[in-house]
Amino acid sequence: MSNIKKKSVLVIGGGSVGTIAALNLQAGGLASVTLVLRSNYNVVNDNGFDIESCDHGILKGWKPSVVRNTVPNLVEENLEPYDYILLSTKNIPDIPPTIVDLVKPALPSTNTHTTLVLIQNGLNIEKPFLQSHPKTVVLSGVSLIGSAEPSPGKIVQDDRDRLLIGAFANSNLDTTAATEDLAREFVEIYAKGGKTDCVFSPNVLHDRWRKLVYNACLNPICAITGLDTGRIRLADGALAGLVRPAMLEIVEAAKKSAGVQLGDDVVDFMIEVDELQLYLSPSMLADVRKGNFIEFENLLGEPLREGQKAGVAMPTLQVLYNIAKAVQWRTKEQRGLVQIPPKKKKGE
Ligand SMILES: NC(=O)C1=CN([C@@H]2O[C@H](COP(=O)(O)OP(=O)(O)OC[C@H]3O[C@@H](n4cnc5c(N)ncnc54)[C@H](OP(=O)(O)O)[C@@H]3O)[C@@H](O)[C@H]2O)C=CC1
Ligand SMILES: CC(C)(CO)C(=O)C(=O)O
Repeated sequence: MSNIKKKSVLVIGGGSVGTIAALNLQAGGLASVTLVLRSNYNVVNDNGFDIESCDHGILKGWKPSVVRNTVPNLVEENLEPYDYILLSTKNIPDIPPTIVDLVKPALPSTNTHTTLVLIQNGLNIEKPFLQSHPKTVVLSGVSLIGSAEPSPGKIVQDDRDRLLIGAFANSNLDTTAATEDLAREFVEIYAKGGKTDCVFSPNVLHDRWRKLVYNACLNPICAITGLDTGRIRLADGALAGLVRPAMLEIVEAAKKSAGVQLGDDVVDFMIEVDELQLYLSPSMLADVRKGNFIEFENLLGEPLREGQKAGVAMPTLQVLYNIAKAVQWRTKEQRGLVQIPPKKKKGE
């Protein structure tokens, strides 16, 4: 596959992860990247990104081939279909637009040409596309990067980009060999620049459940308590009372619902994966601090539902889920998405 020509790649979501993905794709010279931006569009269109990256160094004014502030409409703009569409927005099915609606103008439901790549956390994220785009190859991107956008257009990547790419199972497609070839081709394009550790991984379910040991537990626990991953390890009783029980529930849910054996050491590994004194904030904590909606349904709700369906007792995850749902409601109220009855004075 070394003779591949430049591929057209549409990246939707130019935030912490999507910008570094666009940078890797463009750096290898095998892709021409169009990056769809939203709140940072004006800043980036005028001045480019200001990037501080442990993989790429310091880049001022960086831009991919094209930046735009709308998802391209293939029909109205008379555009050729992209070879790849990479989705790196937050994935929040409870807040419109859903990612299926977001991508629709660039991906007709009958598509067979474009390969969709989801570099997003969580479980069952491919399921809506199996319904809406049955013949589209959907690839899984499990990212272990640590990246943030502290202000619009400024990207700080302080942990290496490690990316596992595989193909989601899709019984509507004839062979898994062909979808795996596309996954391997994407890895080649993404890794070509030599500044990332991007590899093909055949066991998507295993990769996703393993990452959930972190994301279903530390993300909501840190987001709810306001403590980063260093402080949560120091906080009185938080590891024994919250983090460990939650992680053990995910390990059991992975085994019972998906047959995924994660091994006994995964809990300690995930607790210690971030060096304590880096005081890293998981993306859900960063979102709460910014007043953004949180990805609690895919990171927490889906593994909880799968585990409970398989008969696993998940009391810690259930409480975390209910609190996360209330946090989401708080943001909905702040954004005017829910109306509440007016406050009364006592006796009125
Ligand atoms: N950050 C990290 O270190 C890691 C994140 N992940 C996962 O990667 C995925 C992306 O996360 P991350 O990069 O951190 O998220 P960010 O919030 O940093 O970036 C998401 C970007 O998508 C944009 N976006 C959202 N909705 C739309 C829309 N409708 N149209 C156009 N643009 C849109 C956002 O714009 P706007 O600013 O306007 O909201 C933002 O620029 C998530 O699933 C996350 O869980 C995985 C590993 C590590
Ligand atoms: C754990 C981390 C930082 C990626 O490695 C992540 O997935 C997140 O912050 O949501």
